[in-house]
Amino acid sequence: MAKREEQASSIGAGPPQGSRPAAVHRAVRPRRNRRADWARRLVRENLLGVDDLIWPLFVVSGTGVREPVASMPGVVRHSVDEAVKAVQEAASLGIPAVALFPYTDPSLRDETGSEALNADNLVCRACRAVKDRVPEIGIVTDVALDPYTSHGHDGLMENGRILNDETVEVLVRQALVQANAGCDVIAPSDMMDGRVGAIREALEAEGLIDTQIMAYTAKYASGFYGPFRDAVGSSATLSGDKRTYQMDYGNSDEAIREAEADIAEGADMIMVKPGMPYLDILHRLKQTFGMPTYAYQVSGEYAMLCAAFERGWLDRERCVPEALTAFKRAGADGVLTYFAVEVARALNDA
Ligand SMILES: NCc1[nH]cc(CCC(=O)O)c1CC(=O)O
Ligand SMILES: [Mg+2]
Repeated sequence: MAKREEQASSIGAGPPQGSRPAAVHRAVRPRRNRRADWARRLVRENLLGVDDLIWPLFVVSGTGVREPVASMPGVVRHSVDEAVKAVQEAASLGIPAVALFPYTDPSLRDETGSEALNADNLVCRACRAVKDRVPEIGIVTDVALDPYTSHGHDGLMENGRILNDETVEVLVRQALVQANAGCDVIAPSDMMDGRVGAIREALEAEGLIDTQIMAYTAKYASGFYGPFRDAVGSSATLSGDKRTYQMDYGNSDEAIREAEADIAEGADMIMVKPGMPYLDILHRLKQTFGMPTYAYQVSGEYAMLCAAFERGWLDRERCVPEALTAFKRAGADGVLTYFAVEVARALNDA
């Protein structure tokens, strides 16, 4: 390039070309590929598609209920009948899967989260209804006790400690209850050690060999879950924080070790959560393991974007796809996002 410029300048004064500096010959002009829309499309490396979306959906008891979640504008808790309608729309837009989260009535919450094992609990009723009416869509359900415990923690508590192995036994039973209700993908979000292996073992023993496990592999103790805890009613109950089981946000190598364990224990897919503040973790896990890898753009990320949209500080149509494409670029095979339906509509219209 230096040589070319030298040559160019030795040519000397040519005919004047307007205000254009005449003698600059650049071999490398990255802007050539950005010049036109067709060219940008042709060289684009990562593309967000409807197939990348998993839609998290909140379920509540009753019928005909669509109850707004204050800290998540546009998100509602659906009664099972309304959830079925919403999932029908998601399926018609081409969204491959939904993740169902129950808001459990406070009267059903107890010290051990026993409602989690009720084969007729809200999330199981939702699974059966959705499977029955919208069989073509995949159903993901969370395995963890926090929607069911009076203390709001994901596991059994004794003297302020979250018990690991005792909790795993309960999670295994919870997973079987959900798989028998028609859930396709069990998603343990509890971060107990050894739960993926124990759940896999039990599924195999029960002949549920096709049930997939999407492990919340690198789930960080995060402030970004606040609005979700409002949505499922666990922020009112949660005592303390989850730092003795969810990961410390200063750590990255630890995510590799977590992923190694989950994959060895039988996870079919792994997940990083939250999303945008952890793109580096997502990238490392995808590069290292080459597993189907997902990002969860969590409630706090949704809330913060929506707050800026509401104030007119950010443009929704531009920022939502940009934020979601970042996950693809970092290596995600898909994203759990509360924006799934609006993005799918936009992608279908494009
Ligand atoms: N184990 C429960 C669970 N499953 C998914 C989320 C968060 C999702 C979100 O913030 O959107 C949480 C909250 C938590 O661990 O406290
Ligand atoms: Mg683990």
